[in-house]
Amino acid sequence: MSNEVHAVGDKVEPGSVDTVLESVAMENGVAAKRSPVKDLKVVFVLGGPGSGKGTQCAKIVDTFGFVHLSAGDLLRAEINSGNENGTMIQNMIKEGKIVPAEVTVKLLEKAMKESDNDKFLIDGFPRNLDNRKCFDEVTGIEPQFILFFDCPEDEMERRLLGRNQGRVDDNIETIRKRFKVFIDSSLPVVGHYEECGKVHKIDATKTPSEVFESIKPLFKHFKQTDSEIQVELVEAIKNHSIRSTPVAA
Ligand SMILES: Nc1ncnc2c1ncn2[C@@H]1O[C@H](COP(=O)(O)OP(=O)(O)OP(=O)(O)O)[C@@H](O)[C@H]1O
Ligand SMILES: Nc1ccn([C@H]2C[C@H](O)[C@@H](COP(=O)(O)O)O2)c(=O)n1
Repeated sequence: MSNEVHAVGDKVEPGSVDTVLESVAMENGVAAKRSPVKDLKVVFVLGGPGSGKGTQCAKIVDTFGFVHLSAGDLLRAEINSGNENGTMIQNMIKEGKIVPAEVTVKLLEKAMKESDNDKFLIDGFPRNLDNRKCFDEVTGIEPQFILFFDCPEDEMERRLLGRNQGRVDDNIETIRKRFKVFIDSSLPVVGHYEECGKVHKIDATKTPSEVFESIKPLFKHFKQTDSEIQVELVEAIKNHSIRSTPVAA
């Protein structure tokens, strides 16, 4: 991650993560230390409900050092936090509907802003064209590519009914609504990115390990080389953020 330091007042894109960081910095009377927005690497992870997005994201995080941001998890956390939007979000999720883009984008932007990482897997987003437009307007971030998990409905239904995580939307009535929303609202987003040549379609019907094997080549490019890791360590030591501790004999 770049540690470029910007003085308050440097030119930044309006409405971007940079702007938010800048204002936080100004509130605290310090110059913001952050990467320019264009340096953030974002991969959108799409696919029907139960296609295995979360399962694969966990593997990508472990192997390639991304931060996993699940839009659904962020919305569920918002319900549990008791914030003002909680009831509205809960009702929409129960109905399998898509929460207004401004709400979800705000949560994603906050999570990216609070992270030290610069590589994000954004899972279950953009769920519709409005999500996509709002994210673009607020952050200005163009995704590296889109990982699209392709899975037939009967297999997704079987997986969701067996998930057993106590989710209010993993019941047959809501699952059917979610499938319809996926076809009507989410597939057009995949279509948009297909036109841009950014979609990697993955056969999600195989075992989790086999699916991961087919994804790996797409992420090799993001793996830090040993020399990059060394440079970061030297920088960290120089900045006194890591202290050398004598090893006990
Ligand atoms: N390749 C696979 N084969 C069989 N079962 C799988 C596979 N991948 C995931 N599962 C199981 O299917 C269920 C749904 O997986 P997961 O939560 O990863 O899907 P998801 O796409 O993130 O779903 P949602 O969009 O509803 O959050 C889980 O119980 C998971 O263990
Ligand atoms: N961009 C998003 C993502 C999710 N939601 C809502 C509606 C979904 O049915 C629910 C669960 O999401 P999942 O965990 O299955 O990805 O959360 C939304 O409104 N907008």
